Amino acid sequence: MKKVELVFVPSPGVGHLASTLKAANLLLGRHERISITVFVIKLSSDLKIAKYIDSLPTSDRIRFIHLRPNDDSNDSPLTFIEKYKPHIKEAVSKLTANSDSSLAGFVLDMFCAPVIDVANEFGVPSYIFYTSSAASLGFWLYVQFIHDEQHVDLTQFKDSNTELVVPTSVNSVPGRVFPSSFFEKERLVPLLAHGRRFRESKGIMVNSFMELESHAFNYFGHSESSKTPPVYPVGPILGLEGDVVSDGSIGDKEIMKWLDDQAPESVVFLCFGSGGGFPEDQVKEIACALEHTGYRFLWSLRQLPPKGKMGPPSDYEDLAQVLPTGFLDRTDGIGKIIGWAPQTAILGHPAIGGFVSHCGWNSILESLWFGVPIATWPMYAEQQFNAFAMVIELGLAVEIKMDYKKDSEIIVSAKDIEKGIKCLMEHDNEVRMKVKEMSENSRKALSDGGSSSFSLDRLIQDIINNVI
Ligand SMILES: O=c1ccn([C@@H]2O[C@H](COP(=O)(O)OP(=O)(O)O[C@H]3O[C@H](CO)[C@@H](O)[C@H](O)[C@H]3O)[C@@H](O)[C@H]2O)c(=O)[nH]1
Repeated sequence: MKKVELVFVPSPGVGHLASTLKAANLLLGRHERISITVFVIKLSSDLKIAKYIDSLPTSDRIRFIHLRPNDDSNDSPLTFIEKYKPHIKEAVSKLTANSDSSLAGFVLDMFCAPVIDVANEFGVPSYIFYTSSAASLGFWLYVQFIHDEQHVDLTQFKDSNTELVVPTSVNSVPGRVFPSSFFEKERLVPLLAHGRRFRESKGIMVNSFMELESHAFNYFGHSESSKTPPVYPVGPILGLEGDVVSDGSIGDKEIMKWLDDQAPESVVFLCFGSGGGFPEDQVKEIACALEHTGYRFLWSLRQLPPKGKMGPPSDYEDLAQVLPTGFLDRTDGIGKIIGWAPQTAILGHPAIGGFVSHCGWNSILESLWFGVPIATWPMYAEQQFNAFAMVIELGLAVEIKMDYKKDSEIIVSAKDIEKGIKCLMEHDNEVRMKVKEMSENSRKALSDGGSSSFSLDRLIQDIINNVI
């Protein structure tokens, strides 16, 4: 039987790249006729990811084509892909000319949706790989719909409690948890354009699962009302063995050894994703809160790039410069401050009792997988919306903040942080029980007979049918 070739185009950020590559491997593992070519884009601004990309193993069924790096310093994640389209087209032409397999389609990261144009030129369908929640996909599509069809002015929702009834959310969504990009003209235009492109795809794979987001998935299931292509829950897809871009270094081993010495569920873990960082005043408030709670803590504390500069946060050279005087001595043995964290290994350690998180979707899936409750502290992108979903819609998290925005001048007080952490670390509270239940569901979803497993088989059948 003829082989079936898929082209994958992930976005370069770790929150997108790792799960997309995992999704590729998942498809390979489920059907022996599929082989995959992945186009990888290495951003020179993120050395960790560049190293991770270099370490990706190829096989006769998955190979990586490195796209020529462009000057990425000022690129927006929403528009960067445009300039790669000609390279992708050229490479796919070569690929199809020299291959005995049939091109069955493109699988495009949500921010790479414009590559649908290239797939169209080859006459094959595109699928979107959506790396966040089904509810946020529903929100995005709905906002695009009311903007285009009903000419709704979105600025009325900016930083407000004005609520929007969104069919994929149970509760109406307050403006203050909308992704702020919806209020910035230069970002709104590509966001809306992406939403329109999603509708052109043959299917949308979502890194989530039915038991977690039944309301949103059920809505999508009634395609007449939602006018979207089929939406496939295929998650949770996690970079578990990866610790995705951690390197098993001595530092990582030391962290795990420190955790081994702590009592079960006694440590609060703080980590804010690939782009998280705080101004110094805020760092001090967090430190004071941690000291006051008396809980043991493991804190991934990273430094924002200097004002006006883009790029990922970096490790502090001298922590004492940024922390309150004497903090490191007073908390010696009680807490540990680290840079980039081996996050999944940490969340999987029995000593972790709670997770203060920026609510990136991968972090949410990882914490649910390990049954660790979250206290929400979103920063940017759709994280405020995710925090709202976790606290209000699903009852799976407690709130420190739901509407914090990274670039705002707002400082969250030590008192509020302390209150949130205490609530998070309470034993046997309702949220913790619900998280443990959801953990079991998340482990079942991709196992044999599980909801995502079933949905993945439907998707694969659809892909295979493309070449029959
Ligand atoms: O110190 C760290 C920080 C992060 N991670 C890992 O990096 C990934 C981070 O992903 P995520 O939690 O989703 O956060 P972001 O990197 O911020 O992800 C981007 O992509 C997500 C998926 O679309 C969105 O939900 C976010 O808003 C967006 O910022 C996770 O696997 C973490 O385990 C580490 O291992 N160590």
